Parts: sequence; structure tokens; C-alpha cells
Amino acid sequence: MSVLVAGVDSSTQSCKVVVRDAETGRLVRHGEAPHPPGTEIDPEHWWTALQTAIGRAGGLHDVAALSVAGQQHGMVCLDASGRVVRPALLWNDTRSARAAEDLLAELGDGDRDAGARRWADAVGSVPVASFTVTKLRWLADHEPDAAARVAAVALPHDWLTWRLAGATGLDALVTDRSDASGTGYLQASTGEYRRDLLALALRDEARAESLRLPRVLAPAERAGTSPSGLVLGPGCGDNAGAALGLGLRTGQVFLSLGTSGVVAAVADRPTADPSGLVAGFADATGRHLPLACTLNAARVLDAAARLLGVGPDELSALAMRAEPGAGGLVHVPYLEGERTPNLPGATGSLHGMTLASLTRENLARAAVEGLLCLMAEATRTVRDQGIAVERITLVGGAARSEAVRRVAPALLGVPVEVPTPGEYVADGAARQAAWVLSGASEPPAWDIGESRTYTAPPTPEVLAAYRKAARHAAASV
Ligand SMILES: Nc1ncnc2c1ncn2[C@@H]1O[C@H](COP(=O)(O)OP(=O)(O)O)[C@@H](O)[C@H]1O
Ligand SMILES: O=C(CO)[C@@H](O)[C@H](O)COP(=O)(O)O
Repeated sequence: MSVLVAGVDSSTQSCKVVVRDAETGRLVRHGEAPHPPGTEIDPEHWWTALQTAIGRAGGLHDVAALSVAGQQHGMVCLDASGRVVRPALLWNDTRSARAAEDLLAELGDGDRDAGARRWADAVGSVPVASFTVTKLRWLADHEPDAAARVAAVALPHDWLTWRLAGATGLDALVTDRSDASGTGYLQASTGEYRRDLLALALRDEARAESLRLPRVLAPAERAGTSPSGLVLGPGCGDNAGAALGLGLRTGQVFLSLGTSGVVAAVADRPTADPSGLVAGFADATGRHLPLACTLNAARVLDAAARLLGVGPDELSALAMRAEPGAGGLVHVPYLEGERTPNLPGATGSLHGMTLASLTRENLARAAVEGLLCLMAEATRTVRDQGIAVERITLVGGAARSEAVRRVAPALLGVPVEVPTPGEYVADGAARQAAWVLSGASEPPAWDIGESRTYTAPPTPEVLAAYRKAARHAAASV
């Protein structure tokens, strides 16, 4: 009888569970449940959605091991008895933008750029509003009573793993290097916490010393067992989960278009980009995952579809009926502010409106092109770190759009490989669970199946028009 493992993706919009054969990786069953909208959420909603998704995936009665991958950076604060102190602030909550700037200036003794370099040298990344460390500073400044009750800080996947283990004590909290590297207070290259940086964020050395932080597990180390005997893996950040689920090798690059847009490469060496555009995260196998992340991605298309009163397939069809360049219409999609470039206060804009350009087809095309131009710019920042991007694997909800698949190679300037649509983050978590169970030195070699390669002649004029409009949008913040 085959051994089964489960993988969870507790992402921004939903929770997904896959159950797979530990040896072959064959998909046995899966389930999904939505998360509530918003950028601050009571973690209890993640727990409820996880239980619903597990139920929809046929339960875990015959599953031997499970790992949780989760949205990165979310600040889950627990009091001394393990209760959540306040709703979690998510990666896409930008209220800590000012706190991020303050932390750069303070580490640089008043010089922001020097501070950015020091942060990059210390933890591999320059914190922006998404990072946990900036959310802790926001909490210390704006909710001191809540801050005073915080006894432990965890990430979404740490908290879910802890709940699955049935643990109540804070000393049972565990994490992994990939997700911990997104806190802003873990030195990814050594796996050590930087409590001095935590003290800076909290404005309190004693609190930073006494705060319970999850123990950082090795890539395939057991996190424990659930009360029902399920082996728990260390879990990972969702982007590290995608890399593991896709089985990416060193040098390979993926583009994920979910709630966030992510361009990331598996790398043997860490990066430390002082511009802050590329975060020097860890992957889930002991390597590195330099990554550029945007706040805007699939929901740019959701918004355009809503405006046009169509579903995603019709939006795609409309976009493909328009010419490249959308008749001069340019959509700069900073709908949620933006992180790459770092413009948390920006808004989206539509340029080049004329009686001729303002058609449904051009509006749909401009949304697709705007999203992909944003991702082309993010790809450029990854290249600037010396990473050769020769082809890109496209995943995430918006990878299902045929227009996105066809336009992507024209704007990214490289062939785009699209694997069969699936839950690659949850698959990565399942693969990790199988790895933990096997005790082997490498994750199991699962076949991810067929992928289709899309190519297209480059359209540099579309990118040039976007850059001009984006400069205008940035200048007006
Ligand atoms: N065919 C499609 N075309 C465009 N967008 C799609 C399509 N199918 C799903 N999406 C979008 O993908 C997003 C969800 O993607 P997902 O990768 O699951 O996000 P997350 O992991 O951030 O929760 C939603 O915004 C949804 O509208
Ligand atoms: O902030 C980041 C990465 O740094 C995001 O990628 C989050 O990890 C959320 O991911 P999705 O829910 O969009 O997959």
C-alpha cells in the first residue's frame, strides 16, 4: 500500500491542501477553502480554512506526514499563554512603510542609504513595509499596550504548524530558514537571529532578548507529530514552497502571479541588494532564493474583469483581440501601492486615453500588459544581481490566463514555460513532508509532468511606453 503525504498552502486568498503519494508524487486528492479579504486577519480564520480544506481533501486519516507552506512575513503575536494578541498584519499591509524608512535611517545613524546597506549586509535584505520587523516597529509605536503583551512572534506557517502539533507552550514554536529569512531579523546565511535588530525595532533590548522566537529547523527536520500521530515537517514560506514543488535547480527562475507577483531564482550563493529591490531569502533546501515581489499581480486582472463585467477567460479573449500596445493605452497597476518599486503610497493610473484607444479590448490588453511590464521590471532587478534569466517558469492563479501566457514572453524577453496548472506551493510542502519521512539527503524526485513553452517576438516599445508612464506615476506620489 502506498504511503501518503499532505502539503498545505496557506496563502493570501485561500488555503489549499494536496494529498500525494510519497514515493511517486502522484496527486491523490485535494481541497481548498477561502480566506477572508483584508490585510489584517485573525489567524483563527487560517485555522478554520485549513480544517475546511482538509475536509474537502478527504481528511488526513490515511496520511503519514504533512508540511505547511504559508504566505510570508505576516506578524502573528502571541501572549505568554499562547493567545493571539491582535489580528496578524499581512505582507501586503503597508501601514508600516514609515516604520521601514525609520529603521533604515536609524541603522545608518541618520543616513538612510548607509542604513539600507547595513541591513542588506546583516540579513541579506533591506526591510520594506512587508517585512515582519517593520510591523513590530509599527506595533511598538502605535499599540504599545499590545506590544507589551507580546511574548512570542511567529509567521503564519509557524503558527499553523504549532496548532497542528496541538502545542500550547511557546517553546514548541518552530520555523524554517526560508520563511524566517523574510522576518528581517534572521541572518539567512547563518540561520542565526539578530536580536540586536529586533531590539532596534522594539526600541527595547530587554524585550528583544526575552521574546520567544520559533526555533529554526533544518530543511528536512521533523517539527514533531500531531496528536493523531501525523509527522509534521518544518514547512516553508510559500515562494520557497513553489520552488520545491516545481523541483527547480540552481539557476532556474520562476514567476508567480498570485496575489503577489514574484520573480525568484534558486541560487547557491546569497545576495545582499542594498537597493532593497531584491530580497536575499533562503530556499527550503539549504540554498538561497533571491526574490523580487510586487504587491500587485492577479488582482490587477480581477479588477479589470470586474470593470468590464466579464470573467477571467473573457478578459483574456478581449486582451488577445487587441494589438500589442493596446492602441496607446498604458495601465500602471499600482492598485495596492507598490513594493517593487518601493512606492507604498502610489495608486494605479491609466495613460493614453483617446476616443480611439478607449475600447474594451484595449482596456483588457492594457491590464495584462501593465501587469507583465511590472513583472518585467522586477525581472530586471533580479538580473541586476548577476542572475542570468534565460527562461522563466510561470505559475500562480493568473498563469491560467491564455493572454498572460502569450504576452509574457514578448515583455519578459525570454521563453516562458507553463507547467500544467496546479498548486505548486502545496506540492512543495507535500514534497518536503515526503522528504522528512524518508530521512534521505535530498527531496524525492517527483515528476511535475508536461509543461508548454511560449515564445513571442519582443515588444520593447510596449515596455518603453510603460516605463514613461510609470515614471510619471512615481513622480506624482
Ligand atoms: N483564469 C484566470 N485568469 C486570471 N486570473 C485568474 C484565473 N484563475 C484564477 N485567477 C486569479 O488568481 C488569483 C489566485 O491565485 P493564487 O495563486 O491562488 O493566489 P494566492 O496564492 O496569493 O492566494 C485570484 O486573484 C484569481 O482571480
Ligand atoms: O511577500 C511576499 C514575498 O516576499 C509574498 O509573495 C507573500 O508570500 C504572499 O504570497 P501569495 O499569497 O501572493 O502567494
